[in-house]
Amino acid sequence: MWVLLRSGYPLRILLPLRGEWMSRRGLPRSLVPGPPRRRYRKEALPALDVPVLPVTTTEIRQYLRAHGIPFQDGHSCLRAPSPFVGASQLKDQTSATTSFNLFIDKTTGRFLCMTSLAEGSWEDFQASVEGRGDGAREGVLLSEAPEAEDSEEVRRIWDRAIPLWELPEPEEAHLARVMFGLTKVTDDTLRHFSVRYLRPARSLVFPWFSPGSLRLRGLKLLGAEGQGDGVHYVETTIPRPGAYHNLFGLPLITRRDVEVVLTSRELDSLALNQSTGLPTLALPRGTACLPPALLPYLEQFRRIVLWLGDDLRSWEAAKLFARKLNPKRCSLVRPGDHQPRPLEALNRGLNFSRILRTALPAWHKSIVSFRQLREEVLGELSNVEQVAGIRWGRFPDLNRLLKGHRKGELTVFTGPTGSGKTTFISEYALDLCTQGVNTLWGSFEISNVRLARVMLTQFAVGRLEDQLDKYDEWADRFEDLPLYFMTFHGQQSIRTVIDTMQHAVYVYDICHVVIDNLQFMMGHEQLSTDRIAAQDYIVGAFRKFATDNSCHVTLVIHPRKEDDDKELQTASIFGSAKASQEADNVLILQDRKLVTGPGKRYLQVSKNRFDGDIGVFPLEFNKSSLTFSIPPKSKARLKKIKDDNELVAKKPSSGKKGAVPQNSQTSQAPISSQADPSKPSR
Ligand SMILES: Nc1ncnc2c1ncn2[C@@H]1O[C@H](COP(=O)(O)OP(=O)(O)OP(=O)(O)O)[C@@H](O)[C@H]1O
Repeated sequence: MWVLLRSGYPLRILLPLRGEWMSRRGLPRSLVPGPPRRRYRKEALPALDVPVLPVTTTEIRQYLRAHGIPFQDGHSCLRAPSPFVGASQLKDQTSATTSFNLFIDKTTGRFLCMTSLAEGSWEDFQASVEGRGDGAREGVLLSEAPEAEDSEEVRRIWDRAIPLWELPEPEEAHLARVMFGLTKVTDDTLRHFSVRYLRPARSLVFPWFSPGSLRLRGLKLLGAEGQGDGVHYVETTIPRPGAYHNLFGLPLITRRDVEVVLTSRELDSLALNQSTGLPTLALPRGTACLPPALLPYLEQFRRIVLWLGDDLRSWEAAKLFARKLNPKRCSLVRPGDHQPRPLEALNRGLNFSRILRTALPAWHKSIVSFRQLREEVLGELSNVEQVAGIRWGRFPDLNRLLKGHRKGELTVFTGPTGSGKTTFISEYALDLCTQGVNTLWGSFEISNVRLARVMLTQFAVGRLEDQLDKYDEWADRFEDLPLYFMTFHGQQSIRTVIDTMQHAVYVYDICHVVIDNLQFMMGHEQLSTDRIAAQDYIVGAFRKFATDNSCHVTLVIHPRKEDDDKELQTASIFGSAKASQEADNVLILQDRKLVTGPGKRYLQVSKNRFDGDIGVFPLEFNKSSLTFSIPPKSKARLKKIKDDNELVAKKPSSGKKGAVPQNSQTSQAPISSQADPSKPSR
């Protein structure tokens, strides 16, 4: 287990939940396409008290030079001769493949030897070079085969699946093609990519072959369900998504290929390759993430075109992935009416060469003219819904006010001590995470185990204590969420926290960071002026991080000490006005138990930079599920604040008067008047 902890990043810092808390499945499996990877392992190090500093490319270069190791500068990796290749492997290989076959990630220092498949952290590499530890130079390679039950299942499914053209009933074959939009994809293309069909599950089966050996390593099943007029696709992978790292199409890439088109779906790769003959690869988890472990496999390409899909999310993902791949070699196909995803382009008979020719270079100069921005602005104007961000499933009132959760914003959240801030923010973040928002938690006050317990209870919407037999079922589903935790506890320096966040963005494509709470980065300054200056600095650092990384940061800040019977307002946030000025959104958990009895809370949106709508809505706490989502029958209503002295009650669907008492404080808050949005939230 320690290998996972050490190799990802300095121990204690980043820890996927599955590693820390529920390792029912044991060691994580291979992280890259190809044969089972081996982790370079030596004696486990004791936990470090001081986190190791992240390494920079300059330091890696200096180290290699100092130790006389030749290297080549690649796009996202440095390439060096591998110390992990045994004499026999050297003999078997040509010199071209064995020299410089060690790929060192320029951002993290992690290495992968393409010949022996040894991999490890930058510290592992240094230990090996310096001959430290238990015979480190020879390298003990830990072979990591897929779990036996997975291998068996993969084999069983694969053997039962048949090529589409071998289906006995022509009608069934036709229906399958229609369901998957494959009417124009030829048998030759399906054969070329070894795609099969599993009749009992009515699913396409995409294989994951190890490059070279063509050993079956895993599978992706794609099912199609009719939904109204459209079709809803359901993906299942073996192994589970966190360990499924198949760059679909990799065995078809040759050493001579210098260009590739990356797609987010296997079906798109089929369409693209058929129409253009170009090498193409599909990302294992679509637009959700680009794991750095895949980067060595993309090093050979001088040009990469990212054609990920037809919505704003795909466009944002393409821009983020290009940063990792090195924007200088990347071009992006911008979604648009005449540039849908490749499968649709094939079905509509569009000109692929034209679309690829007009792909935009990802490399941006520091200064741009409106001419370069006009298409982007048009994209935003014609996709208003998508620009508003991801909508909460559990908090429709929050959607009505904030419209959604957007990348690159800073949300400041406050509320009285013990009012349920952590509990609420946990559900608010979980809601987004279940919709595919890759989330990193920094819980400095309560332990990750306790936090995860709260979250799991909210996820299951009920007490798990009473249904322990269901624990594994829920835990398995929870484990598949893109959720990560920093392992910090207590006071931390802001530098270390930001470095960790930066690392997480690179490695896990994090787009939402929750920090609970800011007071844990303030050090031990005694004087109130020092504390305020420290807080301003920290808020500024988070603001910059959110903008630079296109990542949403939700920051919990304690309020100033105020009278218990007074409600909080924006100015009640601890420190100077900097926090509320820098924030895009300010949320306040109002605790009005004195008025309404225990358990009653209100959420107030007191700043909304996106469109200015502010207001307050009730939250009903459910003690068994630890959730705040409003029960459907609640009569309480959202109140929009129209102007400084007035609360505008939004009509509930029942048409009855709401139960929210007049909020004396909200009327004092500095608020702007906004029209009521006519659009209902989903
Ligand atoms: N509306 C509520 N009514 C009653 N109990 C609640 C409510 N909300 C949360 N709780 C419970 O109160 C306790 C404290 O909640 P939580 O830790 O979320 O508060 P907090 O505001 O984050 O605290 P702190 O100010 O210490 O950071 C938890 O046990 C939680 O289950």
